[in-house]
Amino acid sequence: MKFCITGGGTGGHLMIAEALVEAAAQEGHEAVFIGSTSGQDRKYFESHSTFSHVYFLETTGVVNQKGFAKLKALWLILRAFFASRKILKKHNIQATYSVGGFSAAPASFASLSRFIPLFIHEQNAVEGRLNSILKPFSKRFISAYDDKSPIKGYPVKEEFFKKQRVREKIKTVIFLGGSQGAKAINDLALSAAKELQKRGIKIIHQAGERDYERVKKEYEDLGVDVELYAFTKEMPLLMTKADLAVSRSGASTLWELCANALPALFVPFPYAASDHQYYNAKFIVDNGMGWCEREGRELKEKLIELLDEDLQSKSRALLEHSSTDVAKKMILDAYKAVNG
Ligand SMILES: CC(=O)N[C@H]1[C@@H](OP(=O)(O)OP(=O)(O)OC[C@H]2O[C@@H](n3ccc(=O)[nH]c3=O)[C@H](O)[C@@H]2O)O[C@H](CO)[C@@H](O)[C@@H]1O
Repeated sequence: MKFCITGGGTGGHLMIAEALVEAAAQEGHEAVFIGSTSGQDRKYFESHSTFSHVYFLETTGVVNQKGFAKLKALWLILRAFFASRKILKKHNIQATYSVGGFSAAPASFASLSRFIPLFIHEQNAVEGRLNSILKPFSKRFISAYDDKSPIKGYPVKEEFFKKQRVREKIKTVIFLGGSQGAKAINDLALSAAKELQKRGIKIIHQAGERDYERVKKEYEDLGVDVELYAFTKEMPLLMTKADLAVSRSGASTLWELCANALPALFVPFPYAASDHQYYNAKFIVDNGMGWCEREGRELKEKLIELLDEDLQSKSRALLEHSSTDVAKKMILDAYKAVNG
């Protein structure tokens, strides 16, 4: 079968596109990608990917634009809509999977205009603007936060499941700032470092490129040993070594922690669109799988308090909630929906 996978902008969206194309290829299907010249779409798929063809159309976000810029953004989307219609026809596409983000707009609308079934994956607990508009017209709307979603779980790389284990006692804490690093989490780690050292707890810390040198120097000044990274490619291994995480609640990181059964104290990025990082974390808290505290609260006190908490029940709840092969299930489901 021939799929079109569309959407992108940030790594969070593009990682889902990547998981889907790999699952499609494993099941013997072909997929083309339609993304945008803006955002990270090109960086991910232009030079190397499992897609048979990749297209980057000139589009920009519409939501935060005003006046002439908004008109221009709409005009670009309209142009890209017609270009997408041609691409869908040329490749004889039978189903389109949108992973959201503004770059999904042209191919999603083009699919609907050609009566090609549209499938949508939503990454966050708060629906993105485009996803909300398209939801009523979609064949499936997949969301890990929605009980009614026909497929449960989130497409997470296999390594995170392979290395999962139930946590009991805190011997190591990992601090995670998301792909960019987070100053609030770095400051929290530094403020708690001495106390953690006193209790014999090891620290792993991903500080982000921007703040790395400052954080490194402050640990040196404190005389605390730490396994420090700006950015790491060893996330599954590092998560496995840890017994508690302190983390931003971007969707990918949050579900990787879930797959790994590593309980976390989430400190959401306060400026995420519609505060979605808070609602992502709230889902975990409401299901008894972790903790969440807003930036600016007494974060250090909260963390110290957690060091004596029961990890096992949270870790087991995460384990029960995690589900494997989600991308494969999404592709199989789309195949069945189209072919009956
Ligand atoms: C600031 C913001 O709005 N971020 C959004 C963005 O997340 P963004 O893509 O920035 O963050 P995510 O947590 O979703 O993903 C980060 C990814 O980078 C990996 N990683 C990170 C650091 C590192 O050193 N090594 C490494 O491999 C993590 O394992 C994870 O897979 O899109 C997500 C999906 O729509 C949203 O949920 C996030 O809220």
